[in-house]
Amino acid sequence: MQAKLIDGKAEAANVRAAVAERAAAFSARHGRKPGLAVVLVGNDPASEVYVASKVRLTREAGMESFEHRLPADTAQDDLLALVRRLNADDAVDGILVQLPLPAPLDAGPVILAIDPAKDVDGLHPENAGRLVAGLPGLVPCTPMGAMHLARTVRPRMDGLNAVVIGRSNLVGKPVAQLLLNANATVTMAHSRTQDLAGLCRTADILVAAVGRPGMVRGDWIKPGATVIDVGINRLPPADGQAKGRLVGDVAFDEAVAVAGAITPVPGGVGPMTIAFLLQNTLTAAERRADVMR
Ligand SMILES: Nc1nc(=O)c2c([nH]1)NC[C@@H]1CN(c3ccc(C(=O)N[C@@H](CCC(=O)O)C(=O)O)cc3)C=[N+]21
Repeated sequence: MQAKLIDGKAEAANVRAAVAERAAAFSARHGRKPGLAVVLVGNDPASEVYVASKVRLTREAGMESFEHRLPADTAQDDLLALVRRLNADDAVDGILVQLPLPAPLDAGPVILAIDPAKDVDGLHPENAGRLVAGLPGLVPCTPMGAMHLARTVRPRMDGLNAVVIGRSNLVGKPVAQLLLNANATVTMAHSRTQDLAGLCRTADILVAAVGRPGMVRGDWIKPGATVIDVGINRLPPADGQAKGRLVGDVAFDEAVAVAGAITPVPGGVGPMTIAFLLQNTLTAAERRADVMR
């Protein structure tokens, strides 16, 4: 058997097209485009690449992009002051501070300083709490993308066993919450879990979000399962190569022979993250406009 490949690039393009339509309607109605501010501190090359593609795709979706680049030695207070200015700027609907921040900057206070109504990463505790409580809020982009891809093959998740490996605030916890909201029976696994392989073999839906290249082996997968690989790991460059290969948390070549459907890396969850960042920006813009009316 060969698993169906879930095409994150194509799905992301669909989501972005829907966002572009709603963005045009927003602009016609409110006389301004939805706006996303991206803050990049320092010059980590991987972050530069992500930010560049966020800026390009934001504009392609008919939204305003505001880029703020700060030197790596920026003081914590100066970063907080920028966040407060963006909070107060009515042209800015969404604020994304690219993570990780260079040492010794502390992301915690920065996330707390972002107006929850503009927190398009969904990382502010108010939004995390809203997700758990079933209240409207902003949901982290990668979990939404992972869920969207899972739904393309499992539109109904009622009673399915879902196992999430990884318990980060950014991915593991919110993705588990979304699966629970979809009536799956959810188990969260992590580095202390006993018999992780055996647990994974119970999963109809397996979400890997640990950041360890190829950790999930083929024999951990229940035949026919839906495998969502959230890991984006860059391997060390092979001889003569400038960049290493991107691989997921799942040993793809093994898994593809067992799973029913699987997301590739690259071309899986990664592109969805940016598509839902744009969707969150639009949602934030629409809600803020409603409140201001
Ligand atoms: N505040 C914040 N929010 C984030 O959402 C955030 C962040 N900080 N810091 C870094 C991570 C990483 N991230 C990715 C987004 C898209 C791809 C993506 O599109 N990847 C392509 C491949 C890109 C390539 O070839 O390098 C793919 O998987 O097909 C990957 C990774 C968002 N992040």
